Amino acid sequence: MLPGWRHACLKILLRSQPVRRSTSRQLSSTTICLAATPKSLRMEEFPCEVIRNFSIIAHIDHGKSTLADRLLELTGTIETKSTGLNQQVLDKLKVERERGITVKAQTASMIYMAHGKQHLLNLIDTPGHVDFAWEVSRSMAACQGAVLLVDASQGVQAQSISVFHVAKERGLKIIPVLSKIDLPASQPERIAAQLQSTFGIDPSEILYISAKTGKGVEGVLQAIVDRIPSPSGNTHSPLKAFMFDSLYDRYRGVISLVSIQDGIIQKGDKIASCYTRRKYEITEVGVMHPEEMPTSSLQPGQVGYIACNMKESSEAHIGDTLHRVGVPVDPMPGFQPSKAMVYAGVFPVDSNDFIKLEESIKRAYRSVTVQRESSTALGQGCRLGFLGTLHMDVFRQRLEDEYDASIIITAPTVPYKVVYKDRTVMISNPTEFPDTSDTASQVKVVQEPVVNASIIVPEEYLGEMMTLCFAHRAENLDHRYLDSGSTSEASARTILTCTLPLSEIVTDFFDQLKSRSSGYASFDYEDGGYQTSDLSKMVFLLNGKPVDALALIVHRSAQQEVGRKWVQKLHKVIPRQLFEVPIQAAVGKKIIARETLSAMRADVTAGLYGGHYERKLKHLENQKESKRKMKRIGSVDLPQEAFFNILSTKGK
Ligand SMILES: Nc1nc2c(ncn2[C@@H]2O[C@H](COP(=O)(O)OP(=O)(O)OP(=O)(O)O)[C@@H](O)[C@H]2O)c(=O)[nH]1
Repeated sequence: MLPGWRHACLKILLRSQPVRRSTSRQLSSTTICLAATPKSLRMEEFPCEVIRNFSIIAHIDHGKSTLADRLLELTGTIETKSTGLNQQVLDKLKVERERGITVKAQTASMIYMAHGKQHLLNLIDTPGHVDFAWEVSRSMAACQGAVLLVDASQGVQAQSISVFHVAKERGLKIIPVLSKIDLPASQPERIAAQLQSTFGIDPSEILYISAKTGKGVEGVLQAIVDRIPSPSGNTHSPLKAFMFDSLYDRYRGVISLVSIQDGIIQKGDKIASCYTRRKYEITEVGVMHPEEMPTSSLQPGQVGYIACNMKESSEAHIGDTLHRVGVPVDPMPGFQPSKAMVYAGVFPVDSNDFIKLEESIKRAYRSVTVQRESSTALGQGCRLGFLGTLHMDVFRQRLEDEYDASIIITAPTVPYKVVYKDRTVMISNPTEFPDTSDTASQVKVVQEPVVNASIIVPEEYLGEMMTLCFAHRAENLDHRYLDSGSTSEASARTILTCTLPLSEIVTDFFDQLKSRSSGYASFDYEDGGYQTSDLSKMVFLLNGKPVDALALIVHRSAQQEVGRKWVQKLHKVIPRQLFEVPIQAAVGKKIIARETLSAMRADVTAGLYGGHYERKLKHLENQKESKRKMKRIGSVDLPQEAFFNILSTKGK
């Protein structure tokens, strides 16, 4: 569940931004001037006609957060000096700042004077990474328009296309904006032509800006007011509020972000959830400015927060509709809950830390799904579900930053569907995967999740990308040209589409994509459902005994390679024992690969000085015999560091 990002991020909230009290600037446009930002807002002064709810959508790093900061500054919502250039107010999480990516969408309301009227502009910032596509689509549900930002030096990228389509499907008015025009490498005309050929955008609608220098940014505010339709809603209709996000506050419980469709909501109101049917009393309403600013009410078309006595994040269902108690309304078309796509086990290095680890994961990281897991090798741990690999990496980094005990996160796996004669079982832990070669197992087929992937890359890397995709079991490969690459410096760019098993992209696919395209490729994917696949469980045997924590699910075509690679890896990390240890990879009863760890040989004749040769021989014979016995009964001592080396995703 996603609300957790917010929950923990409250701890790391940026310092509160002083509100600019009176700002008035002379702008080049005669019809527009900036409004003073008041101490508090009288929400009834903002009927639907003066409200604009919008998102900024773009490929990762194309400058959304920087533009958002400039908009907040220009409208006097935050002070220019206090943020400084390039400091991103809406990227609140520490990891977001460190990695320069937006993980959690944030909302901010701005006041802007246009055509002689104060307008209320509600910006909903969206994450740019493919893992968080669900958040993008959810944020858009509260908007009537979107600013489609495309970097004028890089052009249309994979996520520019996917977010454009989500916005189009939702019927949002799109304002095309080319950013970073200050960069010497920018090619605004060429990229404008690309927008026209890729999206059918009229070039006369495109705005050209530099969020860094501020050039053209006022034009974006003006276009938001002029082009995005205002929301609709009726003050006198029964209350209908759409919950599009939630965050957790240690003192007040769950804070829900809502867009008011109809009616008015204020402190003291008794509301109910269409989804859970639970009832609550509103204790506070307000707008994000960008910090919470209490208001007396929220009116139709407005976007803001409500605090009620909601205790647990699990009570807040994104996509839920809230209504007044006793006055039910038809719920808005809801959302599918976010789906975990990647699973991994998390174990404390010191098994005494388990309870502490589990508690801190459950309390602070609600965006991951958590189940208990125990392993004979690693002890008690948790099996966690993530939205994708970036989500998993961000989680790992946060857990390491905020939780001081050492942990190990195992290699990621995806959820498989095992179809038996009479039932279907979802499996996200390889140890639970049945032996498909055993006819008694009654397994009919195994299915794995696949994604519809698209890669945008300059023409010269197309061959390399195709090789990469084929090596990852791609099917339905196709490509077409995005533009003609008319200028001498820029080659034509192509879009490559294919179906890929999700399991193939959760490991090192991104890294390879970047390195094999010298960083030029951009990648995006969407859920492609499930597909029948020839998969089996591979187990590793040490001295004939299986090691549960090392089980893997492998496609038949990769069995030999994976088996060999892993036994070699194990051979390197397992310390030698007093007896010889066979290390084997097996699928069903068949041994796929084998290495032998030779025995450590103690010199049993060392203490014998002189004496008869036969005496030495007898000692050696005795040693051989005791090793044979030891091997029969001996279990291999596998130190935890060996597991760390093998299982750690970093080491993959
Ligand atoms: N030269 C130049 N750099 C810019 C401009 N806008 C943003 N940048 C830089 O581009 C980088 C990415 O900008 P962000 O605003 O973080 O991009 P984003 O789209 O919010 O990225 P995500 O949050 O990861 O999706 C930063 O280093 C910015 O300083 C611009 O107009 N000109």
